[in-house]
Amino acid sequence: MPHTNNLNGKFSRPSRSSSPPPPPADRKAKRAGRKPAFLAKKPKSSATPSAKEAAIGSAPSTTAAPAASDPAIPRNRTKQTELIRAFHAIEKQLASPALTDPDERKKLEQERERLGGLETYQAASVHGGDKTRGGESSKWLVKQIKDLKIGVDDKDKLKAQPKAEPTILEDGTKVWPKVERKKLRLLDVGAIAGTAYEGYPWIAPTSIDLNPLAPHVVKSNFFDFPAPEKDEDKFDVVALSLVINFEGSLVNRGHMLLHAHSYLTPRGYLYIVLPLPCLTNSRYLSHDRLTAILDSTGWDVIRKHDSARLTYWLVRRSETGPDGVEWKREQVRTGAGRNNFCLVVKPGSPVERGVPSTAASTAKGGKGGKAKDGTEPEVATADEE
Ligand SMILES: C[S@@+](CC[C@H](N)C(=O)[O-])C[C@H]1O[C@@H](n2cnc3c(N)ncnc32)[C@H](O)[C@@H]1O
Repeated sequence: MPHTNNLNGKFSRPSRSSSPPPPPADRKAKRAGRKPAFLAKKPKSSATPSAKEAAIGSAPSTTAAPAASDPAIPRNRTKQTELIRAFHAIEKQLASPALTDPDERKKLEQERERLGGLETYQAASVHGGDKTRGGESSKWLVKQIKDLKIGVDDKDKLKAQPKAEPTILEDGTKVWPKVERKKLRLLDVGAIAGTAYEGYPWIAPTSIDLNPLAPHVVKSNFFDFPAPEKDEDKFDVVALSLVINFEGSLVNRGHMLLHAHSYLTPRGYLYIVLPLPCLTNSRYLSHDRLTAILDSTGWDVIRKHDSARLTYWLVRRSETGPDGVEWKREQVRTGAGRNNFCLVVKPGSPVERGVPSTAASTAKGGKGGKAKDGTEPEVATADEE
């Protein structure tokens, strides 16, 4: 039976492959507050691959996408945001069921290529999240992991570890064996260039993306990435940072919440980041409704935080698990200037294939008004942190 909610904001429940550690040079650069190598300015030369070449593999595989030096990406912050919005506008129109004219579709695809293609969009997003600007959403997660001691004081893991015994030398000196501390295993979905967790040697990230911009990021759709079979290979954390809003299918957005369970340890964590207006200004989603959907899909909310532009959620697998309830698109807010961001949950339905991504809309609901095509934005811009 589908869930019914009211408009007061309260909801009741109705029915491996580990990536290698980052190169030492990049770690040093991070400590020194410099840009990671893939963002460093490179001299213009015909030998320098474009972001697109690097992404499709025609560029030398040792070099990641030179986002900051890609001539398609403006250096000016406002212009970068404009570029990202232009991509969003195109993606939204491509995703619209109203687009039936093949010529119109072709024109939009050509326009997207003219702007540099999806890879340029990603590179612009990465550049916007450049650590030197303090923009990467991994920071908040790392703070929570440290605070909650996720992965390090896991009682089951400690129990499973053999007790360390010292070797006693002839002179009576005790020599303790070096105990290898198990690294926190994190699956970073939508990792783009796989740099988000590179400064943390105690985290072993596995990075995947539909369009990776670095050789160590596995090219894979989350829905097709094999789940670990052995318990010891399961992840402590799955990160879906600015990925759910990138997914064009509303059903797949819900599936992402259900699908994440299969990668995690029994009480593993899911990290979700969304543009804040997805919850604060959407007709169909709010903090309370997302909390209820998470509860229904098997997650306990452990921590959440709103910044000026993003909303961060750290949730943990609940003891009860998903309840199999369907969540349809239902209005939670009225009024003009809202965006239409939404996610629906349809347990048991197949993953929808071939739905174009829609990273976000063209304008901020409530502020930017309507998109050029006259429609209201689906979701606020994601890449302005
Ligand atoms: C806006 S970027 C987010 C980048 C980064 N996680 C961050 O927080 O800044 C979204 C990325 O998610 C990737 N993505 C979207 N859906 C995906 C899926 N089903 N499987 C793997 N990657 C996906 C896209 O290719 C894109 O690179």
